[in-house]
Amino acid sequence: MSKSLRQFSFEDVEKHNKEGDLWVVIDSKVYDLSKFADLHPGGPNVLYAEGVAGKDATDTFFGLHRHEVLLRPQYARLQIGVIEGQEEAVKAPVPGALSKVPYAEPTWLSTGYYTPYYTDNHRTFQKAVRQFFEEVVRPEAIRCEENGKKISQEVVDKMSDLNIIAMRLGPGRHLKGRTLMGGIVKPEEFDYFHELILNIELSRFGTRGFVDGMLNGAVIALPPIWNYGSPELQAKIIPEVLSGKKYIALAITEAFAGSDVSGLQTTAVRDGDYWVVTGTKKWITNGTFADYFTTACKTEKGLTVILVPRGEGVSTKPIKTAYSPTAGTAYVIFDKVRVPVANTLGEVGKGLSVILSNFNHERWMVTGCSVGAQRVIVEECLKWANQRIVFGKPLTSQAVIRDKLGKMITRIEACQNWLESITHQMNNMTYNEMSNKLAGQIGLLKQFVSRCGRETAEDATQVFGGRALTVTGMGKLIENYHRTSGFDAILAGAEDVLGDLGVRQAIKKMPKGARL
Ligand code: HEM
Repeated sequence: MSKSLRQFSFEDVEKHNKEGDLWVVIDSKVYDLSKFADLHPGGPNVLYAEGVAGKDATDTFFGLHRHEVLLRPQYARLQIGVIEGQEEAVKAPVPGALSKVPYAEPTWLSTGYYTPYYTDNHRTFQKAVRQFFEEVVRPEAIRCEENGKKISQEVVDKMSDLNIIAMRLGPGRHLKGRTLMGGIVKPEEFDYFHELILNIELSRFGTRGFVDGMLNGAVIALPPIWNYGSPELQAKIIPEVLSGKKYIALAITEAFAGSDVSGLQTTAVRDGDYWVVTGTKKWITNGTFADYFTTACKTEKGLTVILVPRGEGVSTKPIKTAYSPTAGTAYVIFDKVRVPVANTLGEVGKGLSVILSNFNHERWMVTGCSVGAQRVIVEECLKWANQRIVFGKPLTSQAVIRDKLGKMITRIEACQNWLESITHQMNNMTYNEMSNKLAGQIGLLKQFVSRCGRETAEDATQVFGGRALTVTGMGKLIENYHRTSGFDAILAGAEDVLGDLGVRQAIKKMPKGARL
């Protein structure tokens, strides 16, 4: 390490400016690139250019690379010293730290601003969650997003040690007796703002497929079991899933029917103490690795939800989507699967209410994830527009770019503020009140957030140009977001259908005597 602390002057560096003897300065650090030049992914020639070889190439470097390049161990060791009297301006990110870039954090986390919703406990919780996600989950997210594999058991185990899977299902009796986030929040104090923090924090890595791969299946498929399953079924399935030992998926959608749930074709026919389930399901998140499927079936008496364990007659095939296979998106085939009648969730023929019972929570969860991802894009654009030099000036000197930034900021602030307002309502309402008063609002919110997300993805792509089209490099988060932001407009209910739901609910509630 003492080697890296050697002090040089610019005159010292300047002498090393040719092939075989090449030094450059980046952000006060001196790098010896003599041997690396031929291995440089951008080619050797660019490094021998005037203004680079033997010079301070800081601005040039940051116009072409993310800072993280310098932090990778194989490149960090190219540093041989520092320029005397200078200090680095770009610091390595500290896991858990808040960004100082304006609008990179929600108002409640920005220095000098106030909040009516969040307490000190939420702050402590947020800090611990971000630190854990950045230290433990981010490396896994990046690995899985690339190789398409499912989240490793090791990371799942670490998440369940902190009871993250349980907390992602929201406040409720399933948290009773659990130590949440190492004891930071008591189960009875855990509220929807804690859950919102989790949803926002887990979607900050620019790895959209992994967000769903992070056991989103449990968030949507387990509630029907604790709300409608028999005590025996609950006692077996809930601990297995919340401890991350077994995986579960919600199997409603088919190629035949999506938002029109009544058109489903998977059937369940009674045979003594068993259902015989036959049919197919499509786009089933976590389906490729799920052990259980909370499945909507047509029966003689109408729609019925049945928990189908993976076993004889159940097969799953991965579906290629625009996001990573790490989400486990599956085509599921049920071929005369025999399932005990005891696995019925709710009453036979009342499946629609079982399905609908969790929709509000799922849609609210998707908006939180979308807001988390969208805000990171705003930060990326602000940083890039500030550091990118065009025509000798920063990109921010262009009015058209400032206009795009203004619109992005407006959208993310509007999304977050409406989301927090609804979250506050959820914290103060009973389940029935929420169903009655918030279904329409959440539908409209989700439509608004996902539309904003796509507009921001488009604007960000224009700001980053060609860099937004490559999976690696400076615009990699923009590329991922642009490719996947449309998912938020479809998952948990298509955006147009949800917007319409919101309006229909409002019309239903119009006072009889309302006249101009
Ligand atoms: C410590 C010094 C450097 C290291 C470790 C390094 C490393 C890399 C890496 C890993 C890439 C692949 C793209 C990425 O991951 O972002 C890259 C691309 C590139 N580098 Fe460097 N680089 C260094 C210095 C420089 C300098 C001083 C220049 C000055 C011109 C330069 C010019 C380029 C160019 C033009 C590309 C291609 C960019 C693109 O495809 O968008 N590099 N470099």
